[in-house]
Amino acid sequence: MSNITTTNDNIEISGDSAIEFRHVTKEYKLYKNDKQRFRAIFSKHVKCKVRKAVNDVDFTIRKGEAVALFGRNGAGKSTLLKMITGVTYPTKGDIVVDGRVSALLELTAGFDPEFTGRENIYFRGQLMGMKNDEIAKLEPAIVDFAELGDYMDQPVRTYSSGMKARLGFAINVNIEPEILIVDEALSVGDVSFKNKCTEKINDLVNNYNITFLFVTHSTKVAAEFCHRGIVLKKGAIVFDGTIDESIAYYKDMVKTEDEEKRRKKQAAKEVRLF
Ligand SMILES: Nc1ncnc2c1ncn2[C@@H]1O[C@H](COP(=O)(O)OP(=O)(O)OP(=O)(O)O)[C@@H](O)[C@H]1O
Repeated sequence: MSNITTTNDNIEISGDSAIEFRHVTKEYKLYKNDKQRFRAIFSKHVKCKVRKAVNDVDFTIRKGEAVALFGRNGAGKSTLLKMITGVTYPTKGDIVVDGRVSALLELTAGFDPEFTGRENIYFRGQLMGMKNDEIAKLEPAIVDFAELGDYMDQPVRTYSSGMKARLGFAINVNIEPEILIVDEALSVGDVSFKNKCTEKINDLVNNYNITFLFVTHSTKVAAEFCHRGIVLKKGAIVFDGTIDESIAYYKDMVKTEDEEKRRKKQAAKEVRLF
């Protein structure tokens, strides 16, 4: 078990769980300026606003589940994923992760722009704790999947965003992950590459029992991979159920919020007129 992000080292994870969140809260401090931020390093008494990006979130994802995270901009989806991968830490609560995590959070994350695509395969693999001979065994499959041709031996800084997505995807899906985390990256790339990624992820989920966690604004894409959906609103879970139920809930939530916003705008306009 890899206890990636937890504020309590004694916490236990049940055998069939891949990810457990127990009352997890993540707060960000918003300072007025850099001077205030700097002073806060030395003093606890510097006042600032606090934003709860994730608020008392509690859930379990079992091994082999494919789960979509829905929520509007700023709902806390990326923060939640970053805590699973250990990029950021919870302010309160516990997170336990059991399995090798492969995460595609930002297209450029984990690449050195000066290294070639091939060198970056090794760079990423090493960052994930793999040995060079292990990476060498996977290299042909990664190169084949990425379909970058001669660009595989060119520096990544010369890649388009779609090419970076291909390389990132090729690495992440071919390094035999136990938990695969993808944040929106599927929205980049052409249709045939997207189809290839869809097939590969479905293969990993259906035949290799990996756990898949997916963040997207596209309910259609989510429905292609996931059987469960969790809806976040202002950092809190407001719905957790089957993919169809969660999509219906999310769409309804968005519609209601948009109508409310329109109504308020209209009311403000009318007040100004009279
Ligand atoms: N490093 C940070 N410092 C301060 N606030 C942050 C930081 N990172 C995120 N936030 C805030 O936390 C909240 C949640 O952000 P997050 O990026 O997790 O949302 P999201 O659901 O992934 O949004 P999107 O769909 O736009 O990517 C937002 O209000 C955001 O402004």
